[in-house]
Amino acid sequence: MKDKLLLIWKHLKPENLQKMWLQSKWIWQYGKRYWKSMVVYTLLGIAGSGVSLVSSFISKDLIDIITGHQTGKLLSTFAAMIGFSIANILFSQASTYASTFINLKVDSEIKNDIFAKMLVTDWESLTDYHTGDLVTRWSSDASNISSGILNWIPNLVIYIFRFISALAVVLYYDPTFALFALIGIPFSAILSKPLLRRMSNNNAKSAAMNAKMYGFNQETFSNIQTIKAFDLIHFYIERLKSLQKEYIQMRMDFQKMSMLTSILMTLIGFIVSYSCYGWGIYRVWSNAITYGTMTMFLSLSGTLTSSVNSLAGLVPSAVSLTISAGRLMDIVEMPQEDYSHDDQVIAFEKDHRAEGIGIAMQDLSYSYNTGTEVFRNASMEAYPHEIVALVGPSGEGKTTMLRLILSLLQSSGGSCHVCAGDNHRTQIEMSPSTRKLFSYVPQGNTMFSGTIAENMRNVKPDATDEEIIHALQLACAWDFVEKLPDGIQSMVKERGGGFSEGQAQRLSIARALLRHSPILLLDEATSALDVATERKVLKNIMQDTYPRTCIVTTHRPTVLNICTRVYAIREKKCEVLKDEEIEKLMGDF
Ligand SMILES: Nc1ncnc2c1ncn2[C@@H]1O[C@H](COP(=O)(O)OP(=O)(O)OP(=O)(O)O)[C@@H](O)[C@H]1O
Repeated sequence: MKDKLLLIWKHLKPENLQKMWLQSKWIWQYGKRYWKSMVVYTLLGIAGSGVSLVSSFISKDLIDIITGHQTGKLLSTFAAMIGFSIANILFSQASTYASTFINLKVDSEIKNDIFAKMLVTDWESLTDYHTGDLVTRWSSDASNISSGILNWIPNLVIYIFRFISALAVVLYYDPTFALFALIGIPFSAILSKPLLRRMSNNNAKSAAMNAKMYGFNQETFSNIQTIKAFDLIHFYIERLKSLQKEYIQMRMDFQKMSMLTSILMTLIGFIVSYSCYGWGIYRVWSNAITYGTMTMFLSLSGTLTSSVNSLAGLVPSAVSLTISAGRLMDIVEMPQEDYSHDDQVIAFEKDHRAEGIGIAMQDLSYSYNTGTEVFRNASMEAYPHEIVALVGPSGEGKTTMLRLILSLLQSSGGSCHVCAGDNHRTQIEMSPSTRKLFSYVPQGNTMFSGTIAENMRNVKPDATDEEIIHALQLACAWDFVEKLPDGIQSMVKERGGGFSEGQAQRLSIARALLRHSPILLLDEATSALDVATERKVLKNIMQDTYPRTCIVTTHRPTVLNICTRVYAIREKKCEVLKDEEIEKLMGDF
């Protein structure tokens, strides 16, 4: 006996149960907000079940009146039956309408909530996941949770109500009949166990597979140019085929199991209904019940069987829900960014905007989660009206420094501040809240689809056409925009399509300038420009009356002599380059 108990305990795996318990609690945190919707949904379902139960009674009376077993008014009973049948239809449609509305509303709310949580999740932790995986978790898993929250508990109540009410009526008229009607339960219970296990595996596999497919499609469509250039079309078509094959195999494996279960369930259903039918005929033949009662029994036996099957179906759906909850918890329970200093930063910007704001990084150290150490006791500073360059060989840490300045990454030692005032002594520690002081032009194309003006107004919705044109002029983009037939209303395709790399870079810089942030970060943002234009853009930026602090990372030393200070990243530190070193770099280029 002890061995058996141990075996069961091992099979249940306490850590799995504990995980499911935590996931259920997490779902409930969401679910309890929607208790009113759940009550409405439950009441509609119970009312529907009540109406169909009364319909069974009326139908019994009608048959008994026709067969002469009962006296009563045929027409009024017939009218009542029609009335209840119509009520049945109306209840079921009202319930479907209400549940569709509630479902859509709750689905949107939960998705909004999870979307917002994902966006404030620590950036480095989030980059461990493929974007395809993130989108699948956000769309499919969140939908699963929202429909589960709305349906699971109400359905549990509705099915139990349906089962108990039908059982009560059958027990009242004929307890033996109840025995026949419930004969299938133990068989269903035995069958549901392997199905449950399979279902749980299948859910996890299917979610992972969907994420893989989504990621593949997304990457393919956003890299069509590279695929064509490397003549990889055939290779990619084959890769899709192999993914689809894997997907079909997985679905068919599950389908086989479903088919087998469905055949067995149907056979059990046959046994139950024929047993009920036989017993009903026997009872009518022995004059124990009327034809009407027999018809009612048969209809109620269907209700009992379907309620039991539906109740059994709630178990796999609970498993699927907890799996989705687990996948979302992986994301939303990662460290979240702290925006608690927003008000302080807004006040700081208001006080110091006119004189300008700089940055001071002292003795900072940083290693990525992967263990790559990029900085050890590195220091750098940049102040208003300065243009500060960060140079260094590829992979030395220029972008990492900008990520640290933006608090996308947190340094493990040292201090990072934005500063203003006399001798830069008024300081605020850098945090996600200080990001609002920056405009960042990252590497690569960052334009969105839409008109040039729309792209510009993304960062400053109330910008006038004149302001947009001024920003374009500073970024040396007005020269080509002015020549376009539609000017600033010209369309930009996804990721800057329709413009050259250098033009798209200038549009991105113009957008950043339009925002009028105190600090501008340009990460190789002028790399596609010719040297003369690159110098002109940077000079324009600094000659602008706005007291901007500008930090640029660059591989090209051609602009270094217009920079206030040049830092070279060497041996995990930032070293200020002397004029001779800058001259030498420019000479060697
Ligand atoms: N998300 C990341 N996770 C782990 N390591 C990273 C990550 N991003 C960069 N690194 C590593 O950190 C180091 C610095 O990278 P970084 O991108 O800052 O260099 P960079 O100087 O900007 O290079 P480039 O000039 O080529 O843009 C490199 O060794 C790189 O492999």
